Amino acid sequence: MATPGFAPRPTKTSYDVVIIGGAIMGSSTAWFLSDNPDFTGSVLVIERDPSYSMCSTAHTNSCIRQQFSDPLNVRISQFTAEFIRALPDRMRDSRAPRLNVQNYGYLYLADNDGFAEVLRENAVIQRAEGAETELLTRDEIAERYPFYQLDDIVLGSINRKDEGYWDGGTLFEWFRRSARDRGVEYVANEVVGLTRAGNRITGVTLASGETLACGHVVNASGPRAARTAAMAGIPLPVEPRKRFTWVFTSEKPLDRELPLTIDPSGVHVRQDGPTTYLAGCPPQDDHPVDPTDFTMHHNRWLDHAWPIIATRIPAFDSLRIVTEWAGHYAYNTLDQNAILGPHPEITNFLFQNGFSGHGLQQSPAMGRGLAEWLTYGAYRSLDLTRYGYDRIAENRPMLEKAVI
Ligand SMILES: NCCCC(=O)O
Repeated sequence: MATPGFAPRPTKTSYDVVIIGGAIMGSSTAWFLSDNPDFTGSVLVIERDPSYSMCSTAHTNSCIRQQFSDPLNVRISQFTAEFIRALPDRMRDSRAPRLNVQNYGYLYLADNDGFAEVLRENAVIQRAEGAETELLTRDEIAERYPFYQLDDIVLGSINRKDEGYWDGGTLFEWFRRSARDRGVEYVANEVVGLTRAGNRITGVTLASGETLACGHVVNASGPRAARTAAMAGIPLPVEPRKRFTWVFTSEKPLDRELPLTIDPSGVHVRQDGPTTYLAGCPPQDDHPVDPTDFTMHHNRWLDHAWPIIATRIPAFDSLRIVTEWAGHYAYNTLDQNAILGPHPEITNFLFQNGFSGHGLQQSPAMGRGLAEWLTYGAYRSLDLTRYGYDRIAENRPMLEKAVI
């Protein structure tokens, strides 16, 4: 399916919906709007970086899990798994591939009774939603995965149903291509100003000089979301936070698939290819960074991540880095959960922000939800009201205990 590049300028001066940010979140909302026969409006997506080299979507670890502490987050990931399996039907296009989850599971390791209790509580919540979470003693982990060193571990938690790796990049391609095929307009431009008249956003000003009239504006600006919100005079506690990823091969590949293992240190490592593995962790000082700063901290691998991984999995004492990168979380400093839906007063300004590292796996449900709200003025499939901005304004966290 060949699609042309993005034009720099929009074809019209007024749109029903203007989406600021054309990575996976903005593209999901655009696609679900384009897929709904009840929505008959015009949609413009404005993407400042059509190469997508700087967006969070391009730096993802592309994982999906049901091991969350909030039942709504569990249900959202379940929808993603259903959606990607049925992608050709959903896209109504036989060229779209079925995307299965590579179900090696996430294995959370607890090295103290407090965290073990959190895992037990989370397992109850997840199972109530249909997840197949299993709690494993140290001996049970050792029996299934003899390659771990587990002296300090008191409990593990794993789920192998719709949990592991999935191909988020392909879903992104299809959201974008299919939305464009159905008439959504994408432009390579940047929003530099929003005009507010009372409790409405009335204009969107582009770097190229035009000001467009708009019915609704969706902030899907990823790690730059606070800058976009500030143009409307809205404070938003979302900041770019760096996250490192390393892909490596081992001299001694494991004899079975490695789950996405969350070490108690916070370092995670998983199977990537047949004999390659992927690890990740935050910087030593986890603070906001400039959205153009993608520099690696090489000592973080040598002095931190690798020693931890090689202690947990002794076979990884001899390995070779294949590639590495730094990406950005759109980090919600209040509660590391999504901020979604209309601003309580400026109701034509919608948030799709703050996903804090689990956005890719939430993109289908979040796009569907916003498209429903834009079409009907309410969520229909899954009530996403709890992600609303009210809790931000009231400083009332929606705590998700399982953030990686
Ligand atoms: N960003 C890597 C972790 C993905 C997750 O939160 O499941």
